[in-house]
Amino acid sequence: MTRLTTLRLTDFRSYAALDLRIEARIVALQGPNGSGKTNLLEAISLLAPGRGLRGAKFAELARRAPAASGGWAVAATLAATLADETRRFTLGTGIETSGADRRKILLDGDPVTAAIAAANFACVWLTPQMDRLFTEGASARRRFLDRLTLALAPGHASEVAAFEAAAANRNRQIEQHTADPAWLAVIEDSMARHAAAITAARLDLIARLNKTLALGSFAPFPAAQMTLDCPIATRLATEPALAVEDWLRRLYATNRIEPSAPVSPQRADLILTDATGLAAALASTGQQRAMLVATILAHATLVTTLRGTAPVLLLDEPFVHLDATHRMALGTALTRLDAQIICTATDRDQLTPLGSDATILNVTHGAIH
Ligand SMILES: Nc1ncnc2c1ncn2[C@@H]1O[C@H](COP(=O)(O)OP(=O)(O)OP(=O)(O)O)[C@@H](O)[C@H]1O
Repeated sequence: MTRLTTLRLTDFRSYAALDLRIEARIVALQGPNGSGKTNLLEAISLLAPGRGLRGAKFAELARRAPAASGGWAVAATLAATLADETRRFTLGTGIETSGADRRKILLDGDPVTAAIAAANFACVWLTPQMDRLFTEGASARRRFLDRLTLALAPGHASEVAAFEAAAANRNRQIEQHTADPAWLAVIEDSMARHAAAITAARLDLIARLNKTLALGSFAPFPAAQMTLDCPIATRLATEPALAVEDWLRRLYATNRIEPSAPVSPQRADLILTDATGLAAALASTGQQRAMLVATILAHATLVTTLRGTAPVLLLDEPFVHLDATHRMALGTALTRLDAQIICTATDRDQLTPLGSDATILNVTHGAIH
């Protein structure tokens, strides 16, 4: 299991300075609305590649206060136990000035790539905003899928970033009419390779996760199933990856009028259904939440089996929208899971399903007791 043991925040959202020791496997942050519970989960989510649990711009994360520096920092010590051996390390991230929109991730004090950061720390989250995951645009669903994929394939974030950079470069050149066909072909080759790799990693995660979900180990949470709606995925089901890359290269080369790529992994959509085939988009809020809970519980089990350590689960008000049966079942599942769980609740009685297994920390504006 990989777990955080300390967390230090500097000028991060509502926290001027926080130095928190985390002893427990299950930590519940309890406090009133606006006290800073989600801010803390967000800080932890930024130790992994990406824009974190709210998808915020990095400059927005800096504490807004007259004496604040304009930058922010999150630093953690972690302990990863694999086969009875524990490795301790530090991860840190932040920006120094308010104008910066790039951040570094430091592993034991040294800058590392997104892939190395992801190989050392993975987290998955469930937030109240995700109750709209299946009624809003596909990009949030892709981000959810990519977060799950990243826990299995640490290079996935770099593949997505490389595809997006190449696609943006191609768009720019086509829009400005400055494109040299040979140079465009080089960019399109890169796009084709990254598009196939991104889709293959997503499909691999989905296939493995569907098998784990089908076991129904987390009943009454449904044995949900995932599908990737994407023409690249359809091709990969019947053709080797190299043939799919060739198809994409040809497609991109013959569609240089419209700037945006005609077939892109960044247009794919994730479809989630329950065991009866009911699509999450048509299910009630509670049913959708139950499908997502089933998904992340199965995912934690799968990643533990394959990588030896589960992602840290960041659960913002996880018991809301669930009926009593599902609340108790979630509490039981979390107490049995081989993963660190950091969750939030506005009221102590919401934490009853966790029994005595959770350490409750009280959050008041910018401080934790
Ligand atoms: N950049 C910032 N600088 C200073 N304060 C901020 C910043 N961003 C957010 N806040 C403050 O943080 C608080 C919100 O914290 P957070 O979202 O963590 O609350 P919460 O405890 O999760 O609340 P709820 O129970 O309502 O979800 C708000 O009071 C907001 O004004």
